Amino acid sequence: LRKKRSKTSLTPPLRSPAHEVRDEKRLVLLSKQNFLEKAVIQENNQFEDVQKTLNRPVHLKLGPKRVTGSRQAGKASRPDTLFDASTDQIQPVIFYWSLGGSTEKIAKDLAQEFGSFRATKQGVRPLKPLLHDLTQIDYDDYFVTPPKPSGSAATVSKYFYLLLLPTYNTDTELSNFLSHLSETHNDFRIDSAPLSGLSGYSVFGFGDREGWPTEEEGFCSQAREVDKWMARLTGRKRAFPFGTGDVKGDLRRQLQEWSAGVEEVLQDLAAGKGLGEGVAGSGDAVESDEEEDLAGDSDREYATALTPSAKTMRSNRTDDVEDLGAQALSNSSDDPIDFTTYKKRSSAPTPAEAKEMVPTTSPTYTALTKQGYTIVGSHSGVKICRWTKSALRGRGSCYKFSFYGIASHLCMETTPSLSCSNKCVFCWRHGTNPVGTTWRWKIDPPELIFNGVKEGHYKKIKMMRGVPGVRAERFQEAMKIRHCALSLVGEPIFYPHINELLAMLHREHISSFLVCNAQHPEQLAALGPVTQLYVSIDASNKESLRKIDRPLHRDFWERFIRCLNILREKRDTHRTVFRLTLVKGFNIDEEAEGYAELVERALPSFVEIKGVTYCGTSTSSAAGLTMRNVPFYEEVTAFVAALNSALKRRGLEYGIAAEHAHSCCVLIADKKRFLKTDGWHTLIDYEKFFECLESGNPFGPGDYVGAPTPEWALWGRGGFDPRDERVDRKGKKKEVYEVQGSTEKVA
Ligand SMILES: Cc1cc2nc3c(=O)[nH]c(=O)nc-3n(C[C@H](O)[C@H](O)[C@H](O)COP(=O)(O)O)c2cc1C
Ligand code: SF4
Repeated sequence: LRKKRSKTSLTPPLRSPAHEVRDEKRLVLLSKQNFLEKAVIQENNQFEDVQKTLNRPVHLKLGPKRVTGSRQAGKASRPDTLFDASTDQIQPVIFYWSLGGSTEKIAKDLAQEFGSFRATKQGVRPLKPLLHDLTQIDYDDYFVTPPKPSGSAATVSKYFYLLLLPTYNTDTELSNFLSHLSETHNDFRIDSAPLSGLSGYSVFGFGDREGWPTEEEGFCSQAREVDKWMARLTGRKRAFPFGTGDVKGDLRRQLQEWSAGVEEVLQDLAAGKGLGEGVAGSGDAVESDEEEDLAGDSDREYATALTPSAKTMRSNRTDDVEDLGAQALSNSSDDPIDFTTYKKRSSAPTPAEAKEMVPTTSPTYTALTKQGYTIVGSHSGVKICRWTKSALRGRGSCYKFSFYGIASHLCMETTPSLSCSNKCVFCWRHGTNPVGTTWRWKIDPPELIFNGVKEGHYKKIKMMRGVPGVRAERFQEAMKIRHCALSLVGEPIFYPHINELLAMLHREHISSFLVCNAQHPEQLAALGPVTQLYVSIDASNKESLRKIDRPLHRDFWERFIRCLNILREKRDTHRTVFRLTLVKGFNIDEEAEGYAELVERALPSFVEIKGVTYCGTSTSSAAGLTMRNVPFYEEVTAFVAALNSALKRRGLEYGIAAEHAHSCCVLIADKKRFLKTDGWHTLIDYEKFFECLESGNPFGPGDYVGAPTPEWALWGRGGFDPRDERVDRKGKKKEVYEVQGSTEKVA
């Protein structure tokens, strides 16, 4: 039956579906027998084929055939785009469109520039780019399916699209191009991601901020649209963030940064490194604020993911006496337990005996990595906070930008100790993090931690490059860490080599904000230089502190007071901060006087007051914490006013300096040091800090006071940087998630 045969008239001609129906009706009218006979006469050896044809089901419905269909979500095919660096090559294709000619010139220059790619270490480089004017090509050749990979059997070229586009708010060819992209995506006959065979794409838009100052007013709007359609058509292959340039402003610099980033990606692809993991949802068809939830709110992921894993952990983890004790503590009683009193050790453990704090096989490790932490070594962690992601997308930095000039996309949040000696009711991580009163684990060297956390941080930043809205220039800037928040989870001061770790950060001119829980006076006393030193002040009296922090140390109050005394001793060498986290029903009512007394004792440079964030974990619920314990911003400001008056009554020269209403946070500052004739100076001069440090001479907080606090951050002005875009989260309780990245007691 398989032998060569001639074509028979039984093969229906390729015509429209309507014709097909008519043919079938005609066939029915023929006698099956007659037809078979004819066929047998025509070609005997096709007997079986013919019979099959005749027996196939026939549509009896009269009238034209209706073709119906709908796209099935998530069914976009993913052609094999595996890249074998030993045989395959990357072929960049630059598409441009230009009316006035400026984009055309830039596209040609870029093609020249990319023509001389540097070879990678392995000696591979992308091919010389092809250049196409969108008006000169047939869209179907490039934007319905990618061109077939060219080259011989031995080498295959994989395409990478670069699109350089201006925007015109009038009807132009560009509008047709946009319609083409949208129609291709919405045509159910075509796979919704027909360009997923590309190795990647990136778009750069040219616009004029003089006429169209903001995104909302149309700055680069058409290029932005193209970027979104390409994300859908390629099935999340945005290889580098969408870039924009203002033709009457910073065009050169922006373009240069974008092309440098694109070149790097092309080199990576050519070397077979691929586009990296990417964040779930990056470049996804869901191009709306929902996407922020997909890509952005790690803190919420954390809160929701916590419950089951915490449960698993509790049921599984029976090897740790202190944890068992802590469970008893959190389950039944509020009484603090000092495990050191019965956990007898004849001698200090030798390194060989010491366990790993978070072994890779432990449920804690699984729970933390699931929540987005990168565990470094055996006791350190790094994670990018929601504000870092927000700043990358131009949606605002955390309050530390308003108060101290820290841009969140330049900030790394990490901890060298995932373990802590408290079980604070509002801590949204416990249930997963280990607890202990003494360091009894294997100690990782500071170099390992330093290199590991940087690597983990950069990897996470790189994962953001395909996320819609990420600004190219911020993405580039983020590839150099400038600040480090030693907080995240656990107690950083617990790590025995904390001073060495701090020195490593400073050597690379990374500033340090270290947060401790006022339970480790010896370590606090021995602490070396830090750009800003925080102590969490979660209550103003012993009883309240016991209830809220649920400390493991029996002598927690004495430790707390000793830490405050040490802080006072350090006030001339360190820029010190009290961190107050207000929990309604726990530590606000009637406590302003008590806090004022603590301020008088330690005389910190600043007092930061924040409303707690409710994270909805089982542990916080067990501690009796509900949404009702989250104060409204008005309640926070009322407390701040009360505390300010209490400080005044004591003759202490403090004043309310700044606020970040977005994160429910207010800053009280020492007037003598930070209020100058031209107003508040709460910002930090980071370069000056490093100069002081490197001089080897003693220095104090007065030596690196920065520029005046920006107008918009001052008390009464709200504190949101007007250059950033405020995002409205429709229908969601505004403060709950928005403050999470920075509300944590230790951030
Ligand atoms: C009629 C007209 C409409 C424009 N509309 C927009 C606009 O909506 N948004 C924008 O960002 N730029 C707009 N621009 C600025 C152009 O995008 C910008 O000048 C671009 O560089 C022109 O590129 P070309 O010379 O390659 O055509 C407009 C310019 C003109 C002349
Ligand atoms: S919330 Fe903390 S980690 Fe995040 S940007 Fe602000 S300071 Fe850095």
